[in-house]
Amino acid sequence: MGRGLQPLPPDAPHPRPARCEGRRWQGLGAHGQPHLRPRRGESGPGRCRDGSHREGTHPPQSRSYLAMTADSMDATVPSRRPALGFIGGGVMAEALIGAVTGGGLAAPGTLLVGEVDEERRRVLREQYGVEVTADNLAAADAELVVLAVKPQHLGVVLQQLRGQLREDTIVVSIIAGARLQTLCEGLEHPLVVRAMPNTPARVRKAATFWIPSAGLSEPALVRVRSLLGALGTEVEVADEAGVEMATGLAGPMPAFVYFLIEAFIDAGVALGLPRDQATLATVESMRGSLELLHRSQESPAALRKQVTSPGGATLAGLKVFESAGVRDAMDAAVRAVHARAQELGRLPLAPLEPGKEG
Ligand SMILES: NC(=O)C1=CN([C@@H]2O[C@H](COP(=O)(O)OP(=O)(O)OC[C@H]3O[C@@H](n4cnc5c(N)ncnc54)[C@H](OP(=O)(O)O)[C@@H]3O)[C@@H](O)[C@H]2O)C=CC1
Ligand SMILES: O=C(O)[C@@H]1CCC=N1
Repeated sequence: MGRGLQPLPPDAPHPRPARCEGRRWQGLGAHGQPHLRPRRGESGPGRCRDGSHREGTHPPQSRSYLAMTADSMDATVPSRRPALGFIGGGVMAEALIGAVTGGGLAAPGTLLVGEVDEERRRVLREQYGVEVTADNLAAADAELVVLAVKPQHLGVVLQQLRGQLREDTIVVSIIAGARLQTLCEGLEHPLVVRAMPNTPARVRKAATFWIPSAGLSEPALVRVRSLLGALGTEVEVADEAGVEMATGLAGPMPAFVYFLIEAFIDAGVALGLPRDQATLATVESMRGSLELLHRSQESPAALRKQVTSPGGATLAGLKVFESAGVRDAMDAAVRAVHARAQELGRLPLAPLEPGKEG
């Protein structure tokens, strides 16, 4: 069996999971099997695509897939190839590492994190027990490699990794704005996924939108779904614009929500509530409202109307939002994130001078 992974029993019944639910880890690949680096060009590489033809449906978990997973995990020959590598060990990498290792889905020792900052390497090693390195090429030797540097550092990383990846390595980029074509061409590698998760991955409640390049085989897609499903809910979209739109909405949503929470707490304090009570009133009411929305079949608008008695108190507050143009401001904020992410995706890929990151 693989190193610390939890394969499904080969003959267990497997109801097809709902399309967007988090999935049980299915393993990242052939852990434990000896790996010889295939010569480039030995098997036909896929091609980068502009992202238009793959339908966003999950294939049924067929018997043949399960057999493939079980076979690959039953191998007993130890290997030093990491199952999962990270290029960049910051906020998002940490969220992914926590999600993957925290649920016991992958042994920390199967992860290798490439990170420039020595202090970050120390923190990740001590808190998660993962292997760390300053050598990105070592981390990029993993079966599945997550690119988790800021967009401003993508150029350096592409320079380092170009033409260096094993032929079967799957690359998952979570870098805002970085297009599949840029990644495939920059890495000279066809097996690339573009994904946009968010920080609730830390508690396995992320909403991740993703799209693969055309080069990925079905078994490779299964591995990607397993990884992204371990973060929370994952949605494979039909074209790359879907990931870009999700970058405007889902990516920043935690920041938008915390901004609202901060403002409502301050409003409660301004009314005269002690800060702890204002915090509780805001956070527990938000949590309860989301839970109600989640469990009921009713729309947000219907649930809002149930609170808003005609001529009552809530209406007075909502009128303030409408007259202040809050809806328009939210629309503009989402558009601004979307536009900025695309701008980041057009940054020159050469290393930038310090202070010129914009
Ligand atoms: N934060 C979020 O909510 C989300 C972020 N993203 C995307 O995820 C990516 C990472 O974001 P985030 O985790 O917030 O950023 P962080 O800055 O926290 O993490 C990036 C890490 O990579 C390190 N790093 C920089 N250059 C290199 C290099 N050449 N090799 C290895 N490591 C390097 C950085 O070190 P140093 O700090 O010393 O530069 C830093 O520790 C971004 O592209 C972002 O667009 C996607 C979804 C949500
Ligand atoms: O602010 C950023 O650039 C990233 C993208 C989505 C969330 N954070």
